[in-house]
Amino acid sequence: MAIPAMPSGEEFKPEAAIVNYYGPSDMLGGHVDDMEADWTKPIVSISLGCKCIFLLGGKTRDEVPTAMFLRSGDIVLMAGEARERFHGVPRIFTESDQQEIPALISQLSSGDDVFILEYIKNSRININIRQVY
Ligand SMILES: O=C(O)CCC(=O)C(=O)O
Ligand SMILES: [Fe+2]
Repeated sequence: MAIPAMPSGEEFKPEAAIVNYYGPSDMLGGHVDDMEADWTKPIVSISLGCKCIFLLGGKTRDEVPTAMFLRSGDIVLMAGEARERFHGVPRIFTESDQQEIPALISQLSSGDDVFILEYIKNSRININIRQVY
């Protein structure tokens, strides 16, 4: 059975969105998002553009993380215990890695979309939405 994203009867207030841009050699080191007042509220995290590796670790840096791919359109819900776990993005896969680009080309092939396509072939954008207070 799926575990609820937050205590029942409570409301999620989406108060802030962080936009992370990753170029070909960018990464995000392991961290826990600890600035929010109420960790029972989830973080909703949207991936666009190039595929990346996402590492989800434990509550200390000593635990070996689980590696997963995040692709364009994927949404990660960091909720419950996951809010306390270290996570990070060690690398993205760009056009030169020959990964996932055909899927992006088929979605972005008309008119001005070509400019977006040229940009996104070498970029990953992550938008994560969170309740701060
Ligand atoms: O880029 C991602 O998928 C993760 C971003 C993240 O963990 C953060 O902004 O706190
Ligand atoms: Fe994070």
